[in-house]
Amino acid sequence: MSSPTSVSEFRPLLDQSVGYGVVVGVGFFFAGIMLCLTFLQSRFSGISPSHAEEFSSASRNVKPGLVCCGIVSAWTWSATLLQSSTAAYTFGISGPWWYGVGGTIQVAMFGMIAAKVKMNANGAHTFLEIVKARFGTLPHLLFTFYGFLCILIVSGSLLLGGAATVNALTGMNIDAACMLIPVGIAVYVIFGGLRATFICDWSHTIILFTIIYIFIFRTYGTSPDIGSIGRMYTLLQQASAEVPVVGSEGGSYLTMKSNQGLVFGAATILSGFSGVFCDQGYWQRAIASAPQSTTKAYMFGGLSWFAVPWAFASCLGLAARALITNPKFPTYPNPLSESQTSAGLAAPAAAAVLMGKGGAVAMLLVVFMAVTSAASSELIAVSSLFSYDIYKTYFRPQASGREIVNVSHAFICFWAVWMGCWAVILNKAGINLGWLFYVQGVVLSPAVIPIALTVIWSKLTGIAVLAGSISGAVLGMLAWMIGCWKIYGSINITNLANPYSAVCSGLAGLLFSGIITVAVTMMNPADYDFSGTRNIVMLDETDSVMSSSKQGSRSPVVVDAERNDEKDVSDDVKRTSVDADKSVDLVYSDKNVEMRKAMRSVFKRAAVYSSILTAIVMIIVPLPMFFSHYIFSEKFYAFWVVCTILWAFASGAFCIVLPVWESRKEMVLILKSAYEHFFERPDTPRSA
Ligand SMILES: NC(N)=O
Repeated sequence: MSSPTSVSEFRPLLDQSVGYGVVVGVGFFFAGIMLCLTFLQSRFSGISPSHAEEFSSASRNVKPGLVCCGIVSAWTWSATLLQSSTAAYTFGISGPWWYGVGGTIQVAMFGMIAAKVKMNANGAHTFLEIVKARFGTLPHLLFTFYGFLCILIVSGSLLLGGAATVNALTGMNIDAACMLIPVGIAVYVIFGGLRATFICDWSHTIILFTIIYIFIFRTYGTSPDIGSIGRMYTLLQQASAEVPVVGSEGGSYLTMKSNQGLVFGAATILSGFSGVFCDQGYWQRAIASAPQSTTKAYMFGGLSWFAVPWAFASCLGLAARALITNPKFPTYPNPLSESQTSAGLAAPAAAAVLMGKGGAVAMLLVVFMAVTSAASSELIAVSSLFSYDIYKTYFRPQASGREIVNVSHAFICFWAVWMGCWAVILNKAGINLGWLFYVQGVVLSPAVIPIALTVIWSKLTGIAVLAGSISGAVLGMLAWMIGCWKIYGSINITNLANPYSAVCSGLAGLLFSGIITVAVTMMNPADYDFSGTRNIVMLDETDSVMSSSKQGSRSPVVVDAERNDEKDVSDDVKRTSVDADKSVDLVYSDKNVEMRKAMRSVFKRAAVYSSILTAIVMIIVPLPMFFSHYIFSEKFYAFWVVCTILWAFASGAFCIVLPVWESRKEMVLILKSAYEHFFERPDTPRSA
């Protein structure tokens, strides 16, 4: 790796006003669109986010295409674009691959959890409710801590990545960007609830993939600075000769035999497990899905998301490395400094060289979209944790659905301000995107296995969950400090977030927590039948959109259109009482038992598919290339790039087209009702 002696400032290509325009203007533009859509939906479909179930769970009937799109969008953080490009810039083609692996397999595996959630806790709003129902207060408090910690880390990482990019490209003040970015997001999340974040995810995904395609075409097609796959290959060979990669075969950027790449892969996989399993956002999407399609959505979501870091960083991250000696490079004649690299500025630098101001604007937009959709998911997630797991659980057990929605709104406002302040604090402390990326796996991995087993394993005990998580955390911390000291010579802020330190800790935390949880359980196993978790009640059944008693007041057109979906959900759990503070008798219909049987086979399918996917992307493709020390020939590099492009096109088409196709009836009906309402005179006879 290069060790530059002199550092140049990253020259902003755009005016500060563009930065403010994007952060405030685009933020509020999207907020406005979401408000209109939410109004149309509430007015003409009867689905209103003022109902607690709709606000936090989208009435549990979201279709797989939209859930898949939501997963891609929520899992596309600023780090997905920036950190993956940093990896490509630093150690070559293995970086984007390992970044993709480190996010895809967890999402696919979460499909198993999603099936179990539908089977064993279909009334839950948060994963913490499941923990509370099964193990009581102490484990609930412990995982509440982990749940908030995860969202805190993700919020900081999103804003730091976004703000650093806006600052580099426009010169906008980083603190101002940190504080302003969440404002517009909070507005539409408050008004639209979880369903608005799904709709927003879809529109953001269109922009995300469109901009990825633009960068791909420019880089490999029309750019005078690169313009073809062959030219990129030549530039990367030159870069390998001038600034060889430490630990790579022949110092090359064009090989999977990269020790740094492999360790980065391990750190990313660990970080990815904690980022998915401890984040309420993913549980919330599992809860929001229609039961039969939840696992499908996670499988397709994982596969589609893989294209984002792989294609984007293979293009822009490597382009940044290829273009370092180009006079248009923003830090020319120097490469990016270590702190600029760690802040994720490789991709913005490449965009600036390849497309000038247009590239800078495109980069700004794509990062802003990533931050917005992921942050909206985090806001709705954190508000659910607060309202259901703190407010309702410990302060107001009899809180009504309306009250829960109000508390959620207030907490979203609070968190939007707090996440801005938190990012400013981190920035002032010298902590950046790269640091948070590595430390995420360190602090959260001890919770991953105990949380996953809570919905899967009937023998698990509360004491095992506590023992596993706490001792895993202690051993993980010890491994972090010892590993950092032994490998890097001293313990300091920088060394603690170096990849080897992060892997020592993340691996120790994950494995020890798992081993101890299983061992303690086996000493005195439980035989839990999940009746407690199945009895978790939905709120506001009386005014829920799923309540059959209320359907008469809803727009008949959408009730018709949704009838098929509601079959899955409303037959699922029928309650004899709606009062949340009383015990609730559940009447399990035959259909319910059948549904659980079906979900059992869905779980098994998810286990098989995710294992096959993991074997392919983690072992079968990369490891033979690693162990054979293969350096890509020009032909093989061209094949590799074409694969990234095809995968990106397939994912984009899937995420953009499928949600529209599967909701076509509802959209036509809402538009028809809106047309009749606004443009037909009151005495005009309504069509049947
Ligand atoms: N979402 C991630 N890991 O980029």
